[in-house]
Amino acid sequence: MLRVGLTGGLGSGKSTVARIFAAHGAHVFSSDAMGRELMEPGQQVYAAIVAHFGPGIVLPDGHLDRPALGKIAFAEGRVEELNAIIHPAVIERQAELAEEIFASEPNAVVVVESALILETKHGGTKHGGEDRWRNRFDKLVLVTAPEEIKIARFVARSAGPDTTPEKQTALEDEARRRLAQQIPDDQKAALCDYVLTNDGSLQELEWQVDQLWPILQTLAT
Ligand SMILES: CC(C)(COP(=O)(O)OP(=O)(O)OC[C@H]1O[C@@H](n2cnc3c(N)ncnc32)[C@H](O)[C@@H]1O)[C@@H](O)C(=O)NCCC(=O)NCCS
Ligand SMILES: Nc1ncnc2c1ncn2[C@@H]1O[C@H](COP(=O)(O)OP(=O)(O)OP(=O)(O)O)[C@@H](O)[C@H]1O
Repeated sequence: MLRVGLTGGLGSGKSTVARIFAAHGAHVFSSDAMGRELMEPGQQVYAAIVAHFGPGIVLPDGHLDRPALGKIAFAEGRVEELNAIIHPAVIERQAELAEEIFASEPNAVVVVESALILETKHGGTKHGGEDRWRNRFDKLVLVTAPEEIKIARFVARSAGPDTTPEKQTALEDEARRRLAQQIPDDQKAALCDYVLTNDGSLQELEWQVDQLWPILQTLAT
């Protein structure tokens, strides 16, 4: 078995890498997707968020208003309050699912994709130091890209067809606020086992993942 943490800043391309690993046969968990599921009405995490931030962040249809929460988190400096509710639940769920997979498939490679593996103050409770991720992962893979490319990818992904220069600027500001909550790539690279550079074509990225996959498979056996 091998527990791989796949990390990288906003827009670095880690979801793209995760998809390539999945195509090779890895079991991949997206922390963003799990966070979203746990934030659905009826979930404990949903209830805790509404209790903490108030009914103003609930849409008329009962779902959480993600842009409003994003504003509270990143523009009003309350992201750690949100992290403290969501991260423990996501990490616990990932541990449960990984255990199930390893029980039936001892040589499995489980990849957990998250922008915040090195940043989170939650999970890995055996010893709560700065390197708490070591309790959760055998290897860490980092996807890097220059900051301006990350921002451009975030804007391109988030901007709708009716975008205006003002909306583009607002999205760039949003990307910068989120990146400010993330550890810079050079510091992350020093802590990770493998670094994939995603500043070129998708084919170049795919080639790097294809090289890494057999190494991870060998480590899993
Ligand atoms: C604030 C929220 C509602 C905004 O939702 P939105 O749909 O706009 O963004 P989404 O969740 O798709 O995240 C997009 C990217 O933003 C960045 N980002 C998200 N949360 C954080 C955070 N807490 N700190 C730093 N960057 C973050 C990541 O690069 C992430 O991949 C949402 O991001 C959230 O609940 N964040 C806090 C919990 C969290 O850490 N989630 C991610 C992993 S569980
Ligand atoms: N090498 C590349 N060339 C062109 N587009 C790319 C490349 N890598 C990623 N992208 C695109 O950039 C966007 C961001 O990539 P992706 O979703 O994989 O990043 P991420 O690190 O998961 O981002 P986030 O943390 O914001 O969720 C996507 O639309 C993706 O298709």
